[in-house]
Amino acid sequence: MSTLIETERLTRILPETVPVTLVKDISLRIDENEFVAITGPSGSGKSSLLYLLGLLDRPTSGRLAVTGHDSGPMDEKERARTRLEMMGFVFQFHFLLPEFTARENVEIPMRKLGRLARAEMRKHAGDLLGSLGLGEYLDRRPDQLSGGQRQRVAVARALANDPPLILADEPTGSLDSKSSEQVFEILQNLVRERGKAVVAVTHDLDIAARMQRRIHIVDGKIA
Ligand SMILES: Nc1ncnc2c1ncn2[C@@H]1O[C@H](COP(=O)(O)OP(=O)(O)OP(=O)(O)O)[C@@H](O)[C@H]1O
Repeated sequence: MSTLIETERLTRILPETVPVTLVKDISLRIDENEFVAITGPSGSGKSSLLYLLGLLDRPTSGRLAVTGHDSGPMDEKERARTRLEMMGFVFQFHFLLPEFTARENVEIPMRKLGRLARAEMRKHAGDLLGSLGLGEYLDRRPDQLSGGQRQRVAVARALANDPPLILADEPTGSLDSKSSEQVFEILQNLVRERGKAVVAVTHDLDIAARMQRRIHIVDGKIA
């Protein structure tokens, strides 16, 4: 089992007049094909930790390596490239581009990576959406989809470049219970059937209990 992310005493402090510690001394490892919950009280630093793991924020101190490559010396371009190749993101709110169709939204990460020809991107986006039960909705814009459908488009977008790791911040947080269960099962299947690693922030302990491992954060630290 190879390691996707390893951190050593990861710390993030905001340089305010009174400094705010978001994350303190977090050492952890995320391996391939793991299904990990990040739990903890509101304001404990779960999202801040996820942003650090996803190279969306930089630590104040400590080390974070992605597949053995230290992220410390990476410039913005390398960080962006690593994100595109290694990670897919799903947030509580879908952040789909409103003027684009479902399929076009899923094509965006592929365009950024630039590995596929246009027709291939289009086909791959359609296939991914189809595999998530959205084959009939390829040409709908986000405002023509339900909340659960939009979140599934966001999952398809996260999978667009076939990254080994999906990072999700309260992915079911804004959904009704039926859509929430559907999205949870999709994430579970990514681990079981597609060999992905999924790390999801959740305040829902029932959901966390159904994942393989739980990282519990209190006051920015692993409890
Ligand atoms: N830019 C900022 N300036 C000041 N404080 C911040 C900033 N960003 C986050 N915080 C504070 O840092 C703490 C950690 O925030 P974070 O969003 O990581 O927590 P969380 O566990 O994800 O919370 P929730 O479950 O409520 O989403 C919180 O107390 C938050 O208010």
